Amino acid sequence: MMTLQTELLDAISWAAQQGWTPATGGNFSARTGAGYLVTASGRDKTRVQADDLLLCDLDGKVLEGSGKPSAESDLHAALYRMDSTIDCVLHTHTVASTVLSRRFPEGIELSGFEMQKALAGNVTHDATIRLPVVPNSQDMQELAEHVSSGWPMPWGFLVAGHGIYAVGDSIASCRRHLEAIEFLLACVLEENRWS
Ligand SMILES: CSCCC(=O)C(=O)COP(=O)(O)O
Ligand SMILES: [Zn+2]
Repeated sequence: MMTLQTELLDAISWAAQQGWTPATGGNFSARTGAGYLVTASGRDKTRVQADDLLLCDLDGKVLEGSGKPSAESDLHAALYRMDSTIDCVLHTHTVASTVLSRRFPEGIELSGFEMQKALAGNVTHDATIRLPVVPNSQDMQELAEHVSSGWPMPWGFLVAGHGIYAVGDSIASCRRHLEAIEFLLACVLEENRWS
């Protein structure tokens, strides 16, 4: 059986192999009994190993591991504090999420896509749902306030000009949300090229 650490490392390698973590972009975490495991800052996500993960408490304080936690670790901490059902947070930098979050700062409407059913709580393509977009900030407290004012966001959100934050109640469901969001955004980006 996979440990939480192995499962998180596997999810990071998978995301990196998709090309979703260019130039060390992206950060990744999973809740543990003591707090959460999170990637260290500035690491090449195509080569992560066990010592690239730090254990933090829910205030973002490092309990175990060396190096600095992700620059966005305090946002991960805020998400775990905000919603006890979140057990995993996966953040990527992709072209579709970066471009569309700048183009549609009020949120991205999705309608008629079968893939919407991969997002928890959706059972049909025949519905209009919205992926929230929050303004970017280098201040994680400010970013967390933007997110909390729009909560609940059951699959995650985009940060404008920055990327995707997917959430889930397990690493597997978070991976599914991340992959579905990225697929849906790629479709919207393609449609916008034709209109
Ligand atoms: C190199 S992209 C800018 C920082 C960022 O947005 C990111 O996701 C990676 O930061 P970290 O400190 O987690 O490596
Ligand atoms: Zn980032």
